[in-house]
Amino acid sequence: MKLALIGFGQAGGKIVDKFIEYDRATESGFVTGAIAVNSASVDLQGLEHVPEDNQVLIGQSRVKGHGVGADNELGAEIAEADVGEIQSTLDKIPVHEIDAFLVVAGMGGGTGSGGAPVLAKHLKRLYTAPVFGLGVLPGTDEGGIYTLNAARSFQTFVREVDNLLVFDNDSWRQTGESVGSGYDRINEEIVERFGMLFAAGEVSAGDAVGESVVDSSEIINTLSGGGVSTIGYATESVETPNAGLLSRFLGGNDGIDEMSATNRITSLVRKATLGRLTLPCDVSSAERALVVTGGPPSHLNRKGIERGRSWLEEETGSMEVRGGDFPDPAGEEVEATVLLSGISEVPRVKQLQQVAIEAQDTTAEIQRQSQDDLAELVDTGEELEALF
Ligand SMILES: Nc1nc2c(ncn2[C@@H]2O[C@H](COP(=O)(O)OP(=O)(O)OP(=O)(O)O)[C@@H](O)[C@H]2O)c(=O)[nH]1
Repeated sequence: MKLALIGFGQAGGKIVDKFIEYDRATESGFVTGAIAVNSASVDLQGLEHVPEDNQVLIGQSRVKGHGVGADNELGAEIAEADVGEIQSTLDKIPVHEIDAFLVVAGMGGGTGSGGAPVLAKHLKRLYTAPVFGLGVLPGTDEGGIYTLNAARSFQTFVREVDNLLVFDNDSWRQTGESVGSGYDRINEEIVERFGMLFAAGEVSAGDAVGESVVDSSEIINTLSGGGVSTIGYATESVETPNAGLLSRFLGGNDGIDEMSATNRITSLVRKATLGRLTLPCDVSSAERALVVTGGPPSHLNRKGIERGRSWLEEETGSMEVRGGDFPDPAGEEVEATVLLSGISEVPRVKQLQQVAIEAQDTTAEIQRQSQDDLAELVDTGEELEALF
């Protein structure tokens, strides 16, 4: 699936940087072009793979390259004001070749959470290609302002994109990890999951097992229809026997037992679905799904994908479950990625919204209280009136 990636804010930029690295290392070719947008110049300087020419510093007249300090409204305003500048940078990448846009942002800060929905709206007005979002939810320990921003951004981002893929930092943090190394590890997890999905859409039909090739239209069809998506992933190392020699002795599929390959795929699909999702949810609330199995061709088979697919049909109660393979002749693992789209039972989002509603009530109460306190502070019972 050919993508134009746009990283908005610090988290967005870093994740896009990692996608480029992954795309090159795996020779997948799903990154057709990438840009990074930020209001803080120091964040752009930290990027290693997004070319300098493709980096846009917005809001210079208002924040002078220092960032918006988690002010989500200011983030949206400067994105609105400088959308022309972002567009000029986008014009440098061949957008006519892409299957979709992917706008990536952390939803707890100001620049990405405010700006990403503004840009998504602009792209949808201008282009016919679908516009997808990849939104990262903050950890619950990051504090009220981050939760409030994420609750706001979630509402607008999901409305402006054709589908919002979500990753929840809170479900993925580990105790005792520093913030920096924690994000590095989390970003690897993000890129591994979403990268495999996007890369799968780039395999040519000739490389697929049977007719079960995944192409970009299947990914797009699973995502289109709107709403929110989550991804599950599971992997298992396998031995790749010397194909020529062993197959002559054992006959057939490089000597790999068909039945155990089928069983492995089926259980990997279950593990991916029932294990840790990028955004935990009730699987039965998904409207559509896609199963992709990857690995050495000798370890993939049609029957395994079919079994995994029909199991997922039962789990989700959906008739719209697609499946396909992603052969990797040099691979040493069999992988399963499950995309659940149009999910509605998501406890974390409910919790986020609840906290935001309570925070709004508390903020209003605090504002009332501090106005009263200030009035009391300056009220001297007319004793100082004579001085003025
Ligand atoms: N997964 C992941 N999340 C990150 C990373 N950096 C920040 N975050 C998350 O993203 C949220 C937003 O942070 P930033 O991306 O730094 O914010 P910003 O969009 O640049 O906005 P401002 O800093 O307020 O101008 C944070 O609350 C974190 O939850 C990262 O490298 N990886």
